[in-house]
Amino acid sequence: MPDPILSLTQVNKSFGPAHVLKNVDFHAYPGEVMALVGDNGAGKSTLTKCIGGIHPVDSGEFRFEGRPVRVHEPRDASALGIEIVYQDLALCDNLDIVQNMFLGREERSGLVLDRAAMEEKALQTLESLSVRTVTSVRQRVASLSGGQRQTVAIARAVLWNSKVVILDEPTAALGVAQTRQVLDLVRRLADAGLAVILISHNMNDVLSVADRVSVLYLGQLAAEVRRADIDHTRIVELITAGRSGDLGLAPAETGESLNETDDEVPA
Ligand SMILES: Nc1ncnc2c1ncn2[C@@H]1O[C@H](COP(=O)(O)OP(=O)(O)OP(=O)(O)O)[C@@H](O)[C@H]1O
Repeated sequence: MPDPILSLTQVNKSFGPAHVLKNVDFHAYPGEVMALVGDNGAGKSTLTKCIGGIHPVDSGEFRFEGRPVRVHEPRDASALGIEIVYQDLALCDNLDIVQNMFLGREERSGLVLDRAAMEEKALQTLESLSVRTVTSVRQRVASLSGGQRQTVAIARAVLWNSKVVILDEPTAALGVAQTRQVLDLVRRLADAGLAVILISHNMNDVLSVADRVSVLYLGQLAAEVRRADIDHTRIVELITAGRSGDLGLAPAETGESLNETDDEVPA
């Protein structure tokens, strides 16, 4: 089993009085897809924003490639090779694929933009990911399908020698065929050695592409398990109840009564 490239231990994060992440442990492994699942409000976005430096954690340890690191702002995360692809993709419709992939990090030759070098790198990146769905990198993003847009956003994230890529619901707006293409791309990212963190509410996606699954329940880690050791029913139980058989939180942590017959016991 590989060592985790990213390792968060006993992480806490509050917003005012709301204790959103409670002693969460989280890992991501090179060459693997870690699915991060949980019900609405479980804390998935907050956790990934902590990893991406958007929300500094209140307490807990953050290790990268085995070393303790401080990630207090997005550029700390970028410097480590952590990239996040948000659901809205943050693409500019009026620009073409190359311009979008290099937006804010353009290559220059002297004072002039080096369009040829950027185009070459964009093509190489798409080729390295075996992307066949994008025919020309000069195409405007406005003319791309949902799957192609997702592909461009993912390619932009891996262009910068990334080591960890976080994908927030990459198939949420896609049909069946485009979902398959994006999941195949997710698999290829991991096969290329990246650690991929996939946030998803779609259990079919999770089961088809993840190597491990991490389940958050009300801001706590309910389970981190290998895909081979879990099935659809158990993931859903962990998401909805925080427990499934021998997996998950203790009854007291899920808020359940330890003795459901308490009320019936005479004083
Ligand atoms: N900036 C913030 N200020 C206050 N509360 C916040 C903030 N961000 C998130 N929260 C709260 O933290 C909790 C977890 O939210 P988060 O968005 O991380 O959940 P999630 O698992 O990503 O949910 P979803 O699947 O709906 O996106 C929610 O109760 C949310 O209201």
